[in-house]
Amino acid sequence: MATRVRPGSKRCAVIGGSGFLGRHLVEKLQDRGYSVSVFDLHQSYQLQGVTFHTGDLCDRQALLSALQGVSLVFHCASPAPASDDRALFERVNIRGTQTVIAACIEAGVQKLILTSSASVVFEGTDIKNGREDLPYARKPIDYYTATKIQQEKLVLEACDEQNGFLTAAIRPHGIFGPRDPQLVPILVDTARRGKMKFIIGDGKNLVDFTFVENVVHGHILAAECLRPDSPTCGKPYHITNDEPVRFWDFMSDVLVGLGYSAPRYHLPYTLVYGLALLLWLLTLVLRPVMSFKPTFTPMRVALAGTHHYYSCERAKEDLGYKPVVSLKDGIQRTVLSYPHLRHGA
Ligand SMILES: NC(=O)C1=CN([C@@H]2O[C@H](COP(=O)(O)OP(=O)(O)OC[C@H]3O[C@@H](n4cnc5c(N)ncnc54)[C@H](O)[C@@H]3O)[C@@H](O)[C@H]2O)C=CC1
Ligand SMILES: CC(C)CCC[C@@H](C)[C@H]1CC[C@H]2C3=C(CC[C@]12C)[C@@]1(C)CCC(=O)C[C@@H]1CC3
Repeated sequence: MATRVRPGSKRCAVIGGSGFLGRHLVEKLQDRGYSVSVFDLHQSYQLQGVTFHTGDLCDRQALLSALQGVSLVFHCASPAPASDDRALFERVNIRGTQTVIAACIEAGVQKLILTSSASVVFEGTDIKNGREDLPYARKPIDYYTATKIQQEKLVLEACDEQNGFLTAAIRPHGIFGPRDPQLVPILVDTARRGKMKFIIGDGKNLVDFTFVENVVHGHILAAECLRPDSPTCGKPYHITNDEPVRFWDFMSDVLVGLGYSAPRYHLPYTLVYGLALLLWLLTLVLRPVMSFKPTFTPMRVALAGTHHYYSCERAKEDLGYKPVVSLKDGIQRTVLSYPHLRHGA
């Protein structure tokens, strides 16, 4: 039964609030005077004033009790792309998101902001300054991305101005920053195993990497600009650092900052992509008898060897978005936050 939540209430919930982005979002929301609840599979930290609800977002009853009195929901939960588990992605990102939408409507939530991904339009070939009107990828690079596409469509189509349920989606790309469990740890692990010596392709491909605080800033602006009749209703927004950088320069800056050598030797893109594809097919065939996770998956090779950077014009125009931390400062703050990943540590 929908309990009408007071308009203008600053009670919000972050689904996936124990994760990397979610926790940064929770901290910033609290700084800005919101009263915050977290809903996640587990509680990974404690923060005074923040209420934690542990549960699976596919469980409508568990969600409903966490959403009582909440007017604004951020949905930034997803299985990690590296889990490579099709059934899990479909259960959580598609059916779970349907459950989130239904629970929000039932609980009287007024606004839902989804963390989508800029990769929903990426098919493994160059994208230069891509805008939000690019079509969704017909051949997404992996199951994770295929389900992020379905998830974004569900949330944007649920926007219903007449009944007072407003939605929007943020599409970040290559999020990095303190506590990131993915980009820097995978990079360092690859370097420690002596595999970060090679540049895939000519090394000139431009990519967006986005400091986590800029992603958080984009989410909060979208939530605050989302009102009936605003252009934000039912729209996706690219949020990046707005400073496309050579993929391999970014990797080198992080590696060198942590005391490792930068990659130097070039390998042809098609050769590495072909090998990664073969290896991936081999993992599928061998899955019943043994399991191993290759470092150079076709998805990572495609991301490392093509141009893919996105325009933030729509976010600038509709939300007044401007990155709050530059790429240079973001890299410096990130490197300093990982003393345990330094070379020799
Ligand atoms: N990290 C990146 O570079 C990018 C991430 N994204 C999106 O941003 C969002 C956040 O990603 P990260 O913070 O990097 O991931 P993360 O893995 O650090 O956080 C995800 C959180 O979701 C929770 N979760 C997963 N399944 C759940 C379930 N069934 N019920 C409740 N909670 C569940 C996890 O426990 C975790 O705390 C995700 O939606 C991801 O698709 C989009 C673009 C780039
Ligand atoms: C081994 C090296 C060739 C690459 C190491 C770095 C990669 C782990 C990361 C470089 C680009 C990142 C990225 C994502 C995950 C981590 C990287 C592959 C995402 C797939 C995360 C989820 C998304 O929605 C899109 C991201 C694109 C960039």
